[in-house]
Parts: sequence; C-alpha cells; structure tokens
Amino acid sequence: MISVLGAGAFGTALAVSMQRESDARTVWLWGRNADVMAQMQASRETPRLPGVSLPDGLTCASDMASLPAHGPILLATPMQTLRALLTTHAAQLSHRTLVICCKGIELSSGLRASEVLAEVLPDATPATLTGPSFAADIARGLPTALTLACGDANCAETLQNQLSTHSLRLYSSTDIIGAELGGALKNVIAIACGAAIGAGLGESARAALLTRGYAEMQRMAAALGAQPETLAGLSGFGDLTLTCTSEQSRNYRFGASIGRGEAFDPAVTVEGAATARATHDVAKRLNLDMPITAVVTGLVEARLDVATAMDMLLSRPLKKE
Ligand SMILES: NC(=O)C1=CN([C@@H]2O[C@H](COP(=O)(O)OP(=O)(O)OC[C@H]3O[C@@H](n4cnc5c(N)ncnc54)[C@H](OP(=O)(O)O)[C@@H]3O)[C@@H](O)[C@H]2O)C=CC1
Ligand SMILES: O=C(CO)COP(=O)(O)O
Repeated sequence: MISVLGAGAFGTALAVSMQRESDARTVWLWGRNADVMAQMQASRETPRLPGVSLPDGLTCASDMASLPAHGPILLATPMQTLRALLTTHAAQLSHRTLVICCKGIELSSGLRASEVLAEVLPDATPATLTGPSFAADIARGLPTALTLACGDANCAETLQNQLSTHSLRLYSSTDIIGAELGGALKNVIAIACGAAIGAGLGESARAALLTRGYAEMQRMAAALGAQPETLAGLSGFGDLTLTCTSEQSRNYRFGASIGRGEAFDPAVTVEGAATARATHDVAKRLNLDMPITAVVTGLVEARLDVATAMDMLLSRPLKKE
C-alpha cells in the first residue's frame, strides 16, 4: 500500500502514476479539504490536472484516521506547510517511512525538510523523492527519472522498487542532504533565469545565471556535507536545467513576471520565493558567497528591480572560474 498526503498537482500526479501502472499496488491519496476529496473520489478527476482520469483503485480521502497501516507515506504538500502537517498528524506518522516530495528550505528555521521531520518525528524514517519532473508529465505517463534518497541503503533500494513505475524511473541514493539541497536551491536560480528572460536580457544571460547559480548550489551543498556527485545528478543539475528553461515551471514564470513588471497570482505555489530568503540567511550565517541568491531575495522582497540586480552581479570584481 502506498499513501500520499497532499492532493495538489504533484501528490495527485504521483498517486495516479503509481496506481495506474501497477495492478499490485493500491494507492491512498489524502487531502485536507473533505469536499474536494469527495468530489475527486466521485468524479475521478481534479482541476489540478486537467484531462487526467484518476484510475480505479486510487482512493481519495480526507480522513486521516483511515490512513493505511502499512507501506511508505509520500509527503507532497508545500515546504512551508510541512512542519504543521507533521505536527498535526504526529500520532499517525511517527514510526513510519516518510518520503518527502516537497522542495525547499524552511523559512523560520533554515532547515531542510528531513531536518524538520527529524525534529518533529524523530522515530520516523525519512527519505526524499526529488528530481526533474512536472506533475502534468508524470500524470500523463510521460517518461521521467527521479532520485530516491534515504540514509539507509537497503531502505533506499526497497523504496526504489516500491515506488518506480514503467514511466517513472527512480535512481537510489544515500545522500539526502545533496538531494534535498539540489531540489530546493534550483528553484531560486529558476526565479533569476525567469527574471532575466522576462526583462529581455537574453538567452546568454540566462545561461550565465544557470551556470553561476549551479556554482552557488555546489558551494552551499559542499558546506553542508552533500556529496558533489549528487549535485551533478537528477536532483541537482537535472532539475536545475528543467526548471530554468521551461515555461511550465511556476518558479520560472514567477521570475519572468518580475522581469516584465507584472503581478503574479499569490495562490500559485512558488517554493523558490521563501527558499531564496531562507538560503540567503543560511549563506550569511556560513559566510558563503551566493550573489545570485542574494539578488533573488532582493527581487522577491521587492527591494530590487531586475536592472539593479543585474548591475550588482555585473559589477562584482572579476575572478577565476
Ligand atoms: N507540481 C509539480 O510539477 C511539482 C511539484 N513538486 C513539489 O511538490 C510540492 C507540492 O507542490 P504542488 O503539488 O505542485 O502544489 P499545489 O499548489 O498544486 O498543491 C499544494 C497542495 O498542498 C495542500 N496544502 C497546502 N497547505 C497544506 C496544509 N497545511 N496541510 C495540508 N495540505 C496542505 C493544498 O491544499 P488546498 O488545495 O486545500 O490548498 C494543495 O492540495 C512542492 O514542494 C513542489 O515544489 C515537485 C516536483 C514537481
Ligand atoms: O520542481 C519542479 C520540476 O522538477 C516543478 O517546478 P515548479 O515548482 O517551478 O513548477
């Protein structure tokens, strides 16, 4: 049995993919809104994934008391809601294997998701599922490759086998730190790339931001104990590439709206906004040079405009690559 908490675009897409491509599995999808979940259970569709049918066998529920007693639990609500989710449902979630699917750094603490989990539920087993994937692609059964990281190699392999489908190919890793940081920090760089394109600064500027942004990601990951090869993999370089180059990305589109000077719908999940601010704080604490993250924080907080931000980056002293 696989359980998924969070019936937004990503949680639902994972549930659909895992149920549709295996008769042997049964997937249970939980969302906090009883009316929405009853509607999904009855209609077999959701406005979060237009055109996608929820397969038979997928149960949509809002009552945590009916959480299946066995099997991994995927956590697919946004990063800044993770602590509240874990705290509210601590009784049902402690001692379970919890697979974190959100991407970000907690703003109030500067912690990664698995660190938040360890604080709230020290007896649970944390794992992370992350990498380049749009919910709409997964839900349509398009080919996708992700990283499944868990500190225990046997657990990582078990989860890899439990959660992979024919189209959703999971690679295992024991480097949770690297996997989480890749997924969190790439969203900040995607905002920068979107802003550059939105402001008409050109593809070359985007390539420069993507590459120098990757250098910042590697710098922070090394300081926090990640393995360099993890950053070069699906959860780092892979997801950075996807998010910085696709209009499908909400972080990229948010940046593009800043670049064009347009408003952006505040109801849309944009993980990189809070994560930029959290990362900027952590970088200052660790004395790490992260200039792109610093200017993205200024853009998000509306302290900077794109022209000033780019000028700040271009006027830095010349240095070795
Ligand atoms: N969408 C994508 O392509 C991908 C997303 N992700 C990651 O997945 C995470 C979720 O994103 P996504 O599904 O797209 O976001 P959505 O905005 O589509 O959905 C968020 C979901 O979380 C629910 N939620 C919000 N706060 C709480 C809370 N306090 N308790 C319980 N449920 C809550 C919302 O419920 P309600 O509707 O009631 O507000 C909604 O169902 C993010 O970290 C994102 O980076 C990762 C890879 C791909
Ligand atoms: O994480 C994602 C792709 O891997 C989804 O990106 P956005 O959250 O920017 O839409």
